[in-house]
Amino acid sequence: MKPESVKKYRPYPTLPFPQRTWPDKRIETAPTWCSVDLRDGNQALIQPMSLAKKLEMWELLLDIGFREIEVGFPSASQVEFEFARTLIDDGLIPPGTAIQVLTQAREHLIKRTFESIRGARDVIVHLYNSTSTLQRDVVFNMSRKEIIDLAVRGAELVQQEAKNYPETRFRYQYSPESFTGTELDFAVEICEAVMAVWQADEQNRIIINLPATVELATPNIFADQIEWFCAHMKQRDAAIISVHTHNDRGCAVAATELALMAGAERVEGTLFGNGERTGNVDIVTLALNMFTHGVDPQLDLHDINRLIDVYERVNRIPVHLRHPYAGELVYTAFSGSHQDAINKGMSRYETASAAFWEVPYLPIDPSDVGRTYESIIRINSQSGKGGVAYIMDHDFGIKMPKEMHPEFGRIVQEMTDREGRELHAREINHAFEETYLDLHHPFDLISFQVMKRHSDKKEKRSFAEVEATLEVDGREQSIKGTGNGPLDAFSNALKVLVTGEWSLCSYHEHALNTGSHAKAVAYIQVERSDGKRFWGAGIDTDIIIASVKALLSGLNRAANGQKATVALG
Ligand SMILES: CC(=O)SCCNC(=O)CCNC(=O)[C@H](O)C(C)(C)COP(=O)(O)OP(=O)(O)OC[C@H]1O[C@@H](n2cnc3c(N)ncnc32)[C@H](O)[C@@H]1OP(=O)(O)O
Ligand SMILES: CC(C)C(=O)C(=O)O
Repeated sequence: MKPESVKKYRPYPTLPFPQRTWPDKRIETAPTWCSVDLRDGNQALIQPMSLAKKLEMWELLLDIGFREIEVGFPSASQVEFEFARTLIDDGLIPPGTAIQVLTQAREHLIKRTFESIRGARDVIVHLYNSTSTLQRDVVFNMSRKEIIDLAVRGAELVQQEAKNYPETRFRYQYSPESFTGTELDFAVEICEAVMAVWQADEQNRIIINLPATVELATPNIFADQIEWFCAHMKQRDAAIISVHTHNDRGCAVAATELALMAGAERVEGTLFGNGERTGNVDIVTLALNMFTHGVDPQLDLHDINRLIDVYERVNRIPVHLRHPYAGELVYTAFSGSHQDAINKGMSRYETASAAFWEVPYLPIDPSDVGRTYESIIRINSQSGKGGVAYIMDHDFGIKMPKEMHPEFGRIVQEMTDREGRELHAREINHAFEETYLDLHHPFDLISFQVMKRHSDKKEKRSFAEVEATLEVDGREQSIKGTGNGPLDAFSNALKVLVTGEWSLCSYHEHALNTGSHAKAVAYIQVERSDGKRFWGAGIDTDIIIASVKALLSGLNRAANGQKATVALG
């Protein structure tokens, strides 16, 4: 911005209201939701929705569970009019769902609006006019009284028209548009005047929709305005207080949450916050914020990918990669310390059958919105061993022992540095196979057999004799050995072939339940005479052979592709 231009702006007035109670309140139940995707969302699109697109969005909104849906501004255009007619004529409005239609307080628009809804069961007629100080002056050039007269006249016309449609159950909604730029006492006065025309009472509650048409102040001020308004109305019980926030300062979700704490009972908004300028409040975020505090939002968002798909196609606007709960990257961690904590948190959550979701860096279980765990951890140069271990475990069932993580983590880190890009899970698995499983030099196992095996529990003794054929440095050789188990026997037999000193430091195994045949994986760490340690791994349907392969893998790595006698000696 131009620094000197700051003088063009002034602070938003504060609202002295020490009686406010909202800061101590919590959101404990879902509000009534009203989707305005088909109206406020649609009117802000570069290319407004066609009839077909409106119908696609309509179906999605119904599936999500909206029971109040603003279907458009039917007097504004032919598509808007036809859409309302199609919903009614084709019987597409399920019982229990109300369509809402928006109109200005102008006679011809009101009449046309009513024509659009003839035959509907349940309709909310939404009348608005701007009440802000600025628009009274600039747009209407009218006094407060004249603006009230305009609203009252509109309300009367709505009421008269409704009489011509006895088959319909009507509810009425009034919005003092640009409420956040309106003096509060005037907002109360004009809403009460409209409520009086519509004979509001506890049985006939009027929806008073207080819009932050433009978000002008911090969310606490909006909450104060809502509580002030509720406290100063004469007939609070005759109104349903609704809010309709926009996101000009980026705080629409916060403002709406505080407004709910301040007494609002109904929320108008859109999926992912489409709408005029910076958008309307994002209902998906609001609902999932509630959900992650244990409050049922009464909307079904279990398949967030479908929402994104329809939203992007119909609106031709992409959902941002970092959009709360929905963005492609929000269930993904690239950085090492985050991956490590997620990996540990997920393992704990899965094994401890915890009552509450608690995984570091993940405020929601991705599977609750239809996301899979696979994409949680992604690997680039910022990643660490924990993330690599997570991928190997969750994508391929390889649960490397913790002591093995640094070694394989370093191997992957070298790859990411070399490639300078994100690595796919399959590339990491390929690196694991190349590093540990596909090593055939200097030792390549041709056959292995356990000849004898005996164990005596009483004397706590066991014995095994094995025979194996290996290709060593290109030459086939047979070996025999004995030991206290098959692996020990094989390890002893191998000593004939390997002249250098080496020892076996660590052994782990587990079942590998991927693919159609159950397999086992074994991990073995060997130490060379110079003190260097190397992990090996082997996979086989037979756990003994898996361990034999793991030992050879470790020795092949220790030999570093050179002659066994040279490298290990
Ligand atoms: C905050 C919101 O999102 S409100 C919803 C806004 N949505 C839309 O505007 C989308 C649909 N709108 C349209 O298609 C058109 O604007 C229409 C059909 C509604 C009206 O079209 P037109 O009459 O041709 O033009 P336009 O909108 O410029 O009319 C402005 C006139 O309406 C008056 N007006 C504006 N809002 C209202 C209102 N709520 N009630 C009564 N009069 C109003 C203005 O003062 C102005 O009067 P003037 O001609 O005496 O100066
Ligand atoms: C019609 C009103 C509710 C509106 O869309 C707004 O103020 O943003």
